[in-house]
Amino acid sequence: MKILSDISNSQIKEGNLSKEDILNLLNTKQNDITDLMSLANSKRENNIITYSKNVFIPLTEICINYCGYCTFRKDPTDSKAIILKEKSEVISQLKIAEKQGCKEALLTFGEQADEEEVVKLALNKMGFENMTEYSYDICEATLNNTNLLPHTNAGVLSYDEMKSLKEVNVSMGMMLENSSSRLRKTDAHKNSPGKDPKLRVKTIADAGKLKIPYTTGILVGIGETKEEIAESLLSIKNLQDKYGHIQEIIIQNFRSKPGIPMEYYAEPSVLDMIRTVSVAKLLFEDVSIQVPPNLNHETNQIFLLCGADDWGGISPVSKDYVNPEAPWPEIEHMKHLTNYVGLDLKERLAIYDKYINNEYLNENILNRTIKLKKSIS
Ligand SMILES: O=c1nc2n(C[C@H](O)[C@H](O)[C@H](O)CO)c3cc(O)ccc3cc-2c(=O)[nH]1
Ligand SMILES: C[C@H]1O[C@@H](n2cnc3c(N)ncnc32)[C@H](O)[C@@H]1O
Ligand code: MET
Ligand code: SF4
Repeated sequence: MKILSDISNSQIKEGNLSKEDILNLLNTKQNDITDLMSLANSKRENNIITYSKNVFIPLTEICINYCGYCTFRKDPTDSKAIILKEKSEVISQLKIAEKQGCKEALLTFGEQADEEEVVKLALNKMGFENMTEYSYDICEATLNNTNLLPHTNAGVLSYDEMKSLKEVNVSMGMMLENSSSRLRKTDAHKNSPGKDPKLRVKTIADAGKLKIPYTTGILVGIGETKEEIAESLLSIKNLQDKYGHIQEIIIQNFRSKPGIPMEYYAEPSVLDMIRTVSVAKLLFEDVSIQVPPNLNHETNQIFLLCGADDWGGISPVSKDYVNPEAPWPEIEHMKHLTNYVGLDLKERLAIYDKYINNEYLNENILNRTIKLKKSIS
């Protein structure tokens, strides 16, 4: 194949691809696609596909952004909105999750929710100044009351906020979504100041400086060009080369939902997803490539054939609040799908093995993580 053979083996081995190389690969056509897939798949280090057994805790559904693809965010006037989930409720959900074998408490919520009066009041009533103080308290309570390990995905945070949350999280994350500031003028991000790529790159870089094991990724199909996908992957690569804290990259496909501003946007085709997953695998060394199984019910297995090696969080006890219409497959079913392509399914923690050390974790969390790790291996 012409395009692939132009790229040398050592370039692929080192993930040393230029923007032009990536763009060519993202435009791969016809039979060359199977070559691209095989090449990406041949970079697989082993036959293991991982997942994390988690419980999804949306601390608040209030958010200052209005992303054109989002149904998670609720208006403060919505009587069904979670303004602030109470600590006692969180703990009881965590205990149920623990009984079901969950090891990760995934705290995902709206950005800068404390700028909204109702949230601010609810926080003050409980004795907290802001969402970060409350998140800290919830993570600490998670560690004190269960053996679950917190992973917070709260969008853009400051250096000091992350410095504080690092004490009580094994890992954190935030999708870059895309590095293009052009999207700030489009349906996807025109009402979302928090989706300014500069702020997001800074958040990911700060996490790197703080040595926080980190999850990021791109949202495919939000009106971006292939060139912007190439630039986004390179911008994550840049951060990884500098700090080395990125444990996994999520290649997430946009799913259309009734009522969102982007309802009539086309979802990415399976071929575009295949090309993007393949390129991500070729570009990165020792970083997991995650494709969420609940967003690709019919097409999951194909991503295992082009280098994906992680299914992400799968929950036996909670829904995916971001994509509530997309139930997670049963873990048994995921095992079957994985085995069927000749690979093995294995549970992992919210922190990948190479970060389980005192460079990334304080002594308390490190000891607990090591203990929990023993229980799954
Ligand atoms: O169920 C979900 N889990 C999401 N997760 C959870 C993720 O799959 C796991 O928590 C991590 O793999 C850590 O184990 C995210 C975590 C991040 O740090 C950043 C973004 C996401 C996005 C989602 C998501 O859309 N749905
Ligand atoms: C938690 C992450 O979920 C993703 N997200 C938000 N809305 C959608 C959607 N309609 N389809 C797929 N992913 C979505 C964003 O990338 C966000 O950062
Ligand atoms: N609001 C955050 C973000 O978009 C967390 C995930 S979406 C609920 O990054
Ligand atoms: S995707 Fe996250 S930042 Fe965007 S509106 Fe939804 S909750 Fe807010």
